[in-house]
Amino acid sequence: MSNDTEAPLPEGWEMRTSRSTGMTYFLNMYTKKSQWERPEVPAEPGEVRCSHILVKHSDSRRPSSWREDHIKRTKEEALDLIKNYRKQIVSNDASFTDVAMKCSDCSSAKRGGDLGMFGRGQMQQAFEEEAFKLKVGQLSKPIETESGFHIILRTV
Ligand SMILES: O=C(N[C@H](Cc1nc2ccccc2[nH]1)C(=O)O)c1cc2ccccc2s1
Repeated sequence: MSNDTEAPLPEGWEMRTSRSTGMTYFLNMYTKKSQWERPEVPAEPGEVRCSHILVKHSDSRRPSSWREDHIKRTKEEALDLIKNYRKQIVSNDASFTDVAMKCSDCSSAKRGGDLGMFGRGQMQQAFEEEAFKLKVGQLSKPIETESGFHIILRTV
């Protein structure tokens, strides 16, 4: 049992004292919601900012992009490509931004893959799940949505 006043709180929470009762409560600094129970896990941010690289394939929801009017590559080829892009980035042979600008099949390619800030409910489910799991600065493994295969970089 951790002592309420000593152990550090998980990220995103602050301890407060109720003006009316003097009781300790805990404030989620992102959602501004409070609770009596001491939080055990970091507070989830209301919004995150991510950049991504998307490789579409012939079965993508919209098999077209600024790079290619009619995308014919197979799902397997797309997965292979996104894995190779990830390897280049992780080994520092290429920057995320350069790969996004040259190779991403999303219109965000023009912005180095930046999607801006978004909250839950705005992006396709699988993308959202992965984005909200990432720590700031972390690069995801390849994930699949109806648009194709993505790698996601959380920036904020
Ligand atoms: O949905 C978009 N683009 C689609 C491809 C796509 N599908 C996605 C699914 C999840 C997250 C980003 C995604 N981008 C397209 O160009 O066919 C977006 C483009 C942009 C550009 C700037 C900011 C947000 C967005 S969302």
